[in-house]
Amino acid sequence: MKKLFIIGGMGAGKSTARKALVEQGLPYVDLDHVGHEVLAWDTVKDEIRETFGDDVFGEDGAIDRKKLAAKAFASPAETRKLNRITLPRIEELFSDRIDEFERQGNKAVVVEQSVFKNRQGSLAYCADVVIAIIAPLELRVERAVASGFSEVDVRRRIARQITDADRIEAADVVFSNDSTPEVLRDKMLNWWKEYEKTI
Ligand SMILES: CC(C)(COP(=O)(O)OP(=O)(O)OC[C@H]1O[C@@H](n2cnc3c(N)ncnc32)[C@H](O)[C@@H]1O)[C@@H](O)C(=O)NCCC(=O)NCCS
Ligand SMILES: Nc1ncnc2c1ncn2[C@@H]1O[C@H](COP(=O)(O)OP(=O)(O)OP(=O)(O)O)[C@@H](O)[C@H]1O
Repeated sequence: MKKLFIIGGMGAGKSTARKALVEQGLPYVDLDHVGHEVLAWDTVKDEIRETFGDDVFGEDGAIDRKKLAAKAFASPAETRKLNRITLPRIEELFSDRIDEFERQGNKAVVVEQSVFKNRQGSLAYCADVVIAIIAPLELRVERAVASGFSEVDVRRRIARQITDADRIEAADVVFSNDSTPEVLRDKMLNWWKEYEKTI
């Protein structure tokens, strides 16, 4: 089963690109969503409480993601603390999801990874194809703000991520999302039409 990773900075258009392939019948894993799932694990909640305090929890006892983001993206050191807690668990759940898709006999799966560091990293080592979605920084900030994040929060998160130059270096395929979502969709579909013939 081919693992097609879609990487890109915040607001670049990864989800938009992923949807084009999912429309073609491919299953997918969004690692941001997997990250949300592990935040409900008791072990993760305990470590988050120890590291970031009681005030990142809501009245219902669940982690308040907005409050956690305000603390965890305040400095690179704080982000590293968050990643140390979440990434090993994300990897575990990701591995289970991939095994399940493989058992079902899928020929390919799409993996949307926002926090991509390099291809040797624990999550992306198994990628058959890495597709980078790139877009100018200000456009990305504008889109992420329009989708509901504050500008300060978006700029902090982007500052904790690798650059588009790094993504281009790591990727097999690069698509620029500086036009409309429909243009990006067409680029993805044209690529898939050709790639599908090879698998
Ligand atoms: C801090 C949390 C609670 C904020 O939740 P929230 O709902 O506000 O954001 P969401 O998870 O939807 O992420 C939105 C975007 O933020 C950026 N982002 C998220 N986590 C990180 C991180 N650790 N480093 C840099 N950018 C990040 C990405 O661009 C992502 O697409 C959450 O992002 C989290 O637990 N992050 C750590 C787990 C992780 O690394 N997830 C990504 C796996 S690839
Ligand atoms: N070409 C485009 N023109 C205008 N808006 C766009 C374009 N591409 C994506 N968007 C919008 O910008 C926002 C971010 O796009 P998308 O969710 O696909 O990016 P992402 O890389 O998955 O972001 P995140 O890192 O926040 O998960 C969405 O609201 C989306 O509808």
